[in-house]
Amino acid sequence: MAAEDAIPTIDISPFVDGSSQDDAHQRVVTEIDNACREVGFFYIKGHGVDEGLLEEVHAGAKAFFQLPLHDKMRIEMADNKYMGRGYQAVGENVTKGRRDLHEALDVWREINDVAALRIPTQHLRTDVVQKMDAFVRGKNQWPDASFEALYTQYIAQMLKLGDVLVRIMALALGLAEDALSSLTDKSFFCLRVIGYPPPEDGASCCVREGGDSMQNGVGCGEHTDYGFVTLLNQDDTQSALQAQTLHGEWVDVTPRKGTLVVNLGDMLSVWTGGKWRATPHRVVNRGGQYRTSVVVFYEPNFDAYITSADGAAGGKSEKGVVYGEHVCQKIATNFSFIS
Ligand SMILES: O=C(O)CCC(=O)C(=O)O
Ligand SMILES: [Fe+2]
Repeated sequence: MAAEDAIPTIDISPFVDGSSQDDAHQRVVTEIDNACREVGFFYIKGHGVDEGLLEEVHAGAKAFFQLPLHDKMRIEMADNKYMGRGYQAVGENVTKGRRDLHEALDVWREINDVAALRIPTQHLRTDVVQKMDAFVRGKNQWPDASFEALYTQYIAQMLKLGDVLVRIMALALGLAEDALSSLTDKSFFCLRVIGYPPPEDGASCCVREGGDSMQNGVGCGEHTDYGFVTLLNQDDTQSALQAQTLHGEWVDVTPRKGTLVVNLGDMLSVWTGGKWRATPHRVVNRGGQYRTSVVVFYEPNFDAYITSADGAAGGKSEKGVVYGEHVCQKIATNFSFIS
């Protein structure tokens, strides 16, 4: 099925320019509710982010990934002090035990006062947060000051947009507009700048059963995202990102110029009692060119306890989870250098 049929494009400008009428707001709320229920993926336009900035971050990504490996390794994350933050070489990211054919630069919110976190320890199931202490306390590693300035500006725009989206989502669930705000006001966001080399056998690559993902040309294995809302800015490479529909079909999430792709993570599924989908997706770069994507994950606060919100739960109720624990558990399985 073509993406045009499966994945809607939603114009959210009534919530961005603040000048529109109630019926325009209601249209957006209804469209978001349908998309979150049915596919868990949608494109947004009218988001207010400058198209030049959307392109500039790709230029910055391509320039960084083109550097010699030893330059990129100066900020490698496989250094315990920088656990989870910095540069990760091709094959170091692992999804479900398989190495992915991508390289990345990861930046997370820096928690300057770890002691001030109010982790609801009565809800912790493991001691994984303690094990990931270096990650929680970590500082980011940037290639240089101009890169940091550009992406810091980009993150600020994405956090604003994330806040707009969770407001629309709260309304879509029949709750007060700010129902999610206390869970996201210190969002433990992550910026992932990702580079996908084309697989060596180019267009003929496919997802095969068994074997190693790198040989199979899988840029990023099937997974769901961890948090609330993923804001994904793709370059123009065709045929790469794929999402799984409710019926189990894989559909291409074809790049649409000027739009951002939005998909939902595990925590929104928990928060809505499973009513909304954290949609499985994967990347198989069949575009024949080096692909970049720039992703900002708009996540709950590190110490947020996520459980089905009153009035939001529709389907089965799921157990609550402390977001920091969930993300630490996931991170611990994603990196080949964390044992
Ligand atoms: O690069 C993409 O299009 C998707 C990346 C992704 O799914 C992720 O980083 O979680
Ligand atoms: Fe993802």
